Amino acid sequence: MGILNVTPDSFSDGGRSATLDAALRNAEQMLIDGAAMIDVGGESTRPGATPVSVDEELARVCPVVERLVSELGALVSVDTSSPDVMHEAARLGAGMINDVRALRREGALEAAAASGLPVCLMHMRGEPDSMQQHTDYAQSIEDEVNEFLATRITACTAAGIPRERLLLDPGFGFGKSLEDNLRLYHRMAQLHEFNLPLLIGTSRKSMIGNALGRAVEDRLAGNLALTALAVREGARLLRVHDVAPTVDAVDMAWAVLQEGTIR
Ligand SMILES: Nc1nc2[nH]c(S[C@@H](C(=O)O)c3ccccc3)nc2c(=O)[nH]1
Repeated sequence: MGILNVTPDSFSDGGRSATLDAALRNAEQMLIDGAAMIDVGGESTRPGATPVSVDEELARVCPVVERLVSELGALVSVDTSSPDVMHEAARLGAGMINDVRALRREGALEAAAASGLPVCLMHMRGEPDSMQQHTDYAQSIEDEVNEFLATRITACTAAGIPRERLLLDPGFGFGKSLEDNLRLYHRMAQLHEFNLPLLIGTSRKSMIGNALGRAVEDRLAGNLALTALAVREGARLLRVHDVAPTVDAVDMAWAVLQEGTIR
Protein backbone atom coordinates (compact mmCIF):
# COMPACT_ATOMS: atom_id res chain seq x y z
CA MET A 1 0.00 0.00 0.00
CA GLY A 2 1.66 3.19 -1.23
CA ILE A 3 1.08 6.33 0.86
CA LEU A 4 -0.22 9.35 -1.01
CA ASN A 5 -0.52 12.40 1.22
CA VAL A 6 -2.64 15.13 -0.30
CA THR A 7 -2.38 17.52 2.62
CA PRO A 8 -0.88 20.89 1.60
CA ASP A 9 1.80 20.48 4.28
CA SER A 10 2.97 17.45 2.32
CA PHE A 11 3.65 19.60 -0.75
CA SER A 12 5.99 22.56 -0.41
CA ASP A 13 4.59 24.33 -3.45
CA GLY A 14 1.00 24.53 -2.15
CA GLY A 15 -1.40 25.21 -5.00
CA ARG A 16 -4.12 22.64 -5.58
CA SER A 17 -3.56 21.79 -9.26
CA ALA A 18 0.19 21.42 -8.71
CA THR A 19 -0.62 19.21 -5.77
CA LEU A 20 -3.09 17.17 -7.83
CA ASP A 21 -0.69 16.62 -10.74
CA ALA A 22 2.17 15.83 -8.38
CA ALA A 23 -0.03 13.39 -6.49
CA LEU A 24 -1.00 11.57 -9.66
CA ARG A 25 2.62 11.32 -10.83
CA ASN A 26 3.63 10.04 -7.40
CA ALA A 27 0.82 7.47 -7.41
CA GLU A 28 1.64 6.32 -10.94
CA GLN A 29 5.26 5.72 -9.96
CA MET A 30 4.19 3.72 -6.88
CA LEU A 31 1.95 1.55 -9.05
CA ILE A 32 4.80 1.01 -11.54
CA ASP A 33 7.01 0.10 -8.57
CA GLY A 34 4.55 -2.61 -7.58
CA ALA A 35 2.10 -1.08 -5.12
CA ALA A 36 -1.12 -3.11 -4.96
CA MET A 37 -3.08 -0.16 -3.61
CA ILE A 38 -2.74 3.58 -3.05
CA ASP A 39 -3.76 5.08 0.31
CA VAL A 40 -5.04 8.64 -0.08
CA GLY A 41 -5.11 10.78 3.06
CA GLY A 42 -6.34 14.35 3.20
CA GLU A 43 -6.22 14.95 6.94
CA SER A 44 -2.80 15.26 8.51
CA THR A 45 -3.08 13.27 11.72
CA ARG A 46 0.08 15.00 12.89
CA PRO A 47 -0.12 15.48 16.67
CA GLY A 48 -1.41 18.96 17.37
CA ALA A 49 -2.38 19.55 13.75
CA THR A 50 -5.42 21.81 13.39
CA PRO A 51 -8.41 19.64 12.47
CA VAL A 52 -9.30 19.86 8.77
CA SER A 53 -12.87 20.83 7.85
CA VAL A 54 -14.88 18.18 6.01
CA ASP A 55 -15.15 20.48 2.99
CA GLU A 56 -11.38 20.95 2.90
CA GLU A 57 -10.80 17.20 3.24
CA LEU A 58 -13.29 16.53 0.43
CA ALA A 59 -11.61 19.16 -1.77
CA ARG A 60 -8.23 17.50 -1.25
CA VAL A 61 -9.23 13.85 -1.51
CA CYS A 62 -12.03 13.59 -4.06
CA PRO A 63 -10.25 14.92 -7.17
CA VAL A 64 -7.33 12.57 -6.46
CA VAL A 65 -9.50 9.50 -5.86
CA GLU A 66 -11.51 10.23 -8.98
CA ARG A 67 -8.44 10.50 -11.23
CA LEU A 68 -6.58 7.57 -9.64
CA VAL A 69 -9.58 5.37 -10.39
CA SER A 70 -10.55 6.77 -13.81
CA GLU A 71 -7.08 7.40 -15.27
CA LEU A 72 -4.88 4.83 -13.54
CA GLY A 73 -7.45 2.16 -12.71
CA ALA A 74 -5.84 2.05 -9.28
CA LEU A 75 -7.20 0.26 -6.22
CA VAL A 76 -7.56 3.18 -3.84
CA SER A 77 -8.00 3.21 -0.10
CA VAL A 78 -9.15 6.43 1.52
CA ASP A 79 -7.50 7.33 4.83
CA THR A 80 -10.31 9.20 6.55
CA SER A 81 -12.49 9.25 9.67
CA SER A 82 -15.17 11.41 8.05
CA PRO A 83 -18.47 9.77 7.01
CA ASP A 84 -18.91 12.32 4.20
CA VAL A 85 -15.46 11.58 2.79
CA MET A 86 -16.12 7.84 3.01
CA HIS A 87 -19.38 8.26 1.13
CA GLU A 88 -17.92 10.47 -1.61
CA ALA A 89 -14.77 8.38 -2.04
CA ALA A 90 -16.86 5.22 -2.41
CA ARG A 91 -19.03 6.97 -5.01
CA LEU A 92 -15.88 7.96 -6.91
CA GLY A 93 -14.65 4.36 -6.98
CA ALA A 94 -12.43 3.97 -3.92
CA GLY A 95 -11.91 0.31 -3.02
CA MET A 96 -11.29 0.47 0.73
CA ILE A 97 -11.80 2.65 3.79
CA ASN A 98 -8.80 3.12 6.06
CA ASP A 99 -9.87 4.79 9.31
CA VAL A 100 -7.25 5.50 11.98
CA ARG A 101 -10.19 6.08 14.39
CA ALA A 102 -11.79 2.69 13.62
CA LEU A 103 -15.19 4.22 12.69
CA ARG A 104 -15.69 5.89 16.07
CA ARG A 105 -16.79 9.25 14.59
CA GLU A 106 -20.52 9.96 14.56
CA GLY A 107 -22.03 8.42 11.42
CA ALA A 108 -18.87 6.58 10.37
CA LEU A 109 -20.20 3.06 10.99
CA GLU A 110 -23.30 3.82 8.94
CA ALA A 111 -21.31 5.40 6.11
CA ALA A 112 -18.87 2.50 5.99
CA ALA A 113 -21.72 -0.03 6.02
CA ALA A 114 -23.53 1.84 3.23
CA SER A 115 -20.35 2.04 1.13
CA GLY A 116 -20.10 -1.77 0.93
CA LEU A 117 -16.32 -1.34 1.03
CA PRO A 118 -13.72 -3.25 3.05
CA VAL A 119 -12.64 -1.33 6.14
CA CYS A 120 -9.32 -1.25 7.99
CA LEU A 121 -9.82 -0.76 11.74
CA MET A 122 -6.78 0.70 13.46
CA HIS A 123 -5.99 1.03 17.17
CA MET A 124 -5.36 4.53 18.46
CA ARG A 125 -5.78 5.73 22.02
CA GLY A 126 -7.50 9.13 22.26
CA GLU A 127 -7.21 11.63 19.42
CA PRO A 128 -4.14 12.51 17.29
CA ASP A 129 -3.51 15.78 19.10
CA SER A 130 -3.62 14.19 22.55
CA MET A 131 -2.57 10.59 21.93
CA GLN A 132 1.10 11.05 22.76
CA GLN A 133 0.22 12.24 26.27
CA HIS A 134 -1.54 8.96 27.00
CA THR A 135 1.15 6.33 26.51
CA ASP A 136 0.75 4.66 29.92
CA TYR A 137 -1.50 1.61 29.69
CA ALA A 138 -3.12 -0.14 32.66
CA GLN A 139 -2.82 -3.50 30.92
CA SER A 140 -0.28 -4.80 28.40
CA ILE A 141 -0.24 -2.95 25.11
CA GLU A 142 -1.10 -6.08 23.15
CA ASP A 143 -4.12 -6.81 25.34
CA GLU A 144 -5.25 -3.17 25.08
CA VAL A 145 -5.05 -3.37 21.29
CA ASN A 146 -6.77 -6.76 21.08
CA GLU A 147 -9.57 -5.64 23.39
CA PHE A 148 -10.09 -2.43 21.43
CA LEU A 149 -10.17 -4.17 18.06
CA ALA A 150 -12.56 -6.82 19.39
CA THR A 151 -14.99 -4.09 20.44
CA ARG A 152 -14.70 -2.35 17.07
CA ILE A 153 -15.29 -5.60 15.16
CA THR A 154 -18.45 -6.12 17.25
CA ALA A 155 -19.57 -2.56 16.51
CA CYS A 156 -19.02 -3.13 12.79
CA THR A 157 -20.91 -6.43 12.60
CA ALA A 158 -23.73 -4.88 14.66
CA ALA A 159 -23.87 -2.04 12.10
CA GLY A 160 -24.17 -4.52 9.24
CA ILE A 161 -20.56 -4.65 8.10
CA PRO A 162 -19.77 -8.38 7.64
CA ARG A 163 -16.55 -9.31 9.46
CA GLU A 164 -15.14 -10.64 6.15
CA ARG A 165 -14.94 -7.00 5.03
CA LEU A 166 -12.64 -6.04 7.92
CA LEU A 167 -8.88 -5.65 8.19
CA LEU A 168 -6.99 -4.95 11.43
CA ASP A 169 -4.09 -2.66 12.20
CA PRO A 170 -2.39 -2.27 15.63
CA GLY A 171 -1.68 1.42 14.87
CA PHE A 172 2.06 1.79 15.41
CA GLY A 173 2.96 5.21 16.70
CA PHE A 174 -0.58 6.19 17.68
CA GLY A 175 -0.47 6.93 21.41
CA LYS A 176 2.31 4.40 21.99
CA SER A 177 5.83 4.69 23.43
CA LEU A 178 8.84 3.13 21.70
CA GLU A 179 8.68 0.25 24.19
CA ASP A 180 4.95 -0.22 23.42
CA ASN A 181 5.60 -0.23 19.67
CA LEU A 182 8.47 -2.74 19.85
CA ARG A 183 6.58 -5.04 22.24
CA LEU A 184 3.46 -4.83 20.06
CA TYR A 185 5.47 -5.56 16.92
CA HIS A 186 7.03 -8.62 18.53
CA ARG A 187 3.54 -9.92 19.41
CA MET A 188 1.85 -9.01 16.12
CA ALA A 189 0.86 -12.62 15.49
CA GLN A 190 -1.49 -12.42 18.51
CA LEU A 191 -3.84 -10.49 16.21
CA HIS A 192 -4.31 -13.61 14.08
CA GLU A 193 -6.82 -14.81 16.69
CA PHE A 194 -9.35 -12.63 14.82
CA ASN A 195 -8.55 -14.45 11.57
CA LEU A 196 -8.60 -11.16 9.61
CA PRO A 197 -5.90 -9.65 7.35
CA LEU A 198 -3.34 -7.48 9.13
CA LEU A 199 -2.27 -4.09 7.81
CA ILE A 200 0.99 -2.69 9.22
CA GLY A 201 2.12 0.95 8.98
CA THR A 202 5.53 1.90 10.35
CA SER A 203 7.08 3.71 7.37
CA ARG A 204 9.24 6.67 8.43
CA LYS A 205 7.65 6.65 11.91
CA SER A 206 9.27 7.80 15.15
CA MET A 207 9.56 4.21 16.45
CA ILE A 208 12.31 3.82 13.83
CA GLY A 209 13.72 7.26 14.54
CA ASN A 210 13.81 6.61 18.28
CA ALA A 211 15.23 3.08 17.98
CA LEU A 212 17.99 4.05 15.51
CA GLY A 213 18.46 7.77 16.10
CA ARG A 214 17.55 8.46 12.48
CA ALA A 215 15.87 11.51 10.93
CA VAL A 216 12.65 10.95 9.00
CA GLU A 217 14.48 10.88 5.64
CA ASP A 218 16.89 8.18 6.88
CA ARG A 219 14.42 5.55 8.11
CA LEU A 220 14.11 3.32 5.02
CA ALA A 221 16.56 0.62 6.15
CA GLY A 222 14.84 0.44 9.52
CA ASN A 223 11.48 0.00 7.86
CA LEU A 224 12.77 -2.68 5.51
CA ALA A 225 13.86 -4.68 8.58
CA LEU A 226 10.41 -4.22 10.07
CA THR A 227 8.85 -5.19 6.72
CA ALA A 228 10.66 -8.53 6.61
CA LEU A 229 9.57 -9.24 10.20
CA ALA A 230 5.96 -8.34 9.42
CA VAL A 231 5.91 -10.68 6.41
CA ARG A 232 7.23 -13.48 8.64
CA GLU A 233 4.49 -12.70 11.20
CA GLY A 234 1.82 -12.97 8.50
CA ALA A 235 0.97 -9.32 7.77
CA ARG A 236 -0.80 -8.96 4.39
CA LEU A 237 -0.67 -5.21 3.70
CA LEU A 238 2.25 -2.87 4.35
CA ARG A 239 1.54 0.86 4.20
CA VAL A 240 4.75 2.51 3.03
CA HIS A 241 6.23 5.58 1.33
CA ASP A 242 9.06 3.71 -0.43
CA VAL A 243 7.31 1.12 -2.60
CA ALA A 244 10.11 -0.24 -4.81
CA PRO A 245 12.50 -1.21 -1.99
CA THR A 246 9.61 -2.57 0.07
CA VAL A 247 8.49 -4.83 -2.80
CA ASP A 248 11.99 -6.31 -2.86
CA ALA A 249 11.99 -6.80 0.92
CA VAL A 250 8.59 -8.50 0.77
CA ASP A 251 9.58 -10.69 -2.17
CA MET A 252 12.86 -11.68 -0.50
CA ALA A 253 11.17 -12.56 2.81
CA TRP A 254 8.40 -14.36 0.95
CA ALA A 255 10.91 -16.41 -1.07
CA VAL A 256 12.43 -17.69 2.17
CA LEU A 257 9.08 -18.35 3.82
CA GLN A 258 7.73 -20.14 0.75
CA GLU A 259 11.01 -22.05 0.41
CA GLY A 260 12.33 -20.74 -2.84
CA THR A 261 9.28 -19.67 -4.81
CA ILE A 262 9.55 -16.07 -6.00
CA ARG A 263 6.91 -14.21 -7.95
N1 LIG B 1 -4.04 1.87 8.61
C1 LIG B 1 -3.14 2.82 8.92
N2 LIG B 1 -3.33 4.08 8.50
C2 LIG B 1 -2.41 5.00 8.85
N3 LIG B 1 -2.37 6.33 8.58
C3 LIG B 1 -1.26 6.80 9.19
S1 LIG B 1 -0.85 8.49 9.18
C4 LIG B 1 0.67 8.49 10.04
C5 LIG B 1 1.85 8.21 9.14
O1 LIG B 1 2.98 8.38 9.68
O2 LIG B 1 1.67 7.83 8.01
C6 LIG B 1 0.82 9.83 10.65
C7 LIG B 1 0.68 9.95 12.02
C8 LIG B 1 0.80 11.20 12.60
C9 LIG B 1 1.04 12.31 11.82
C10 LIG B 1 1.18 12.17 10.42
C11 LIG B 1 1.07 10.92 9.82
N4 LIG B 1 -0.57 5.84 9.83
C12 LIG B 1 -1.30 4.69 9.62
C13 LIG B 1 -1.11 3.35 10.06
O3 LIG B 1 -0.14 2.99 10.77
N5 LIG B 1 -2.07 2.45 9.69
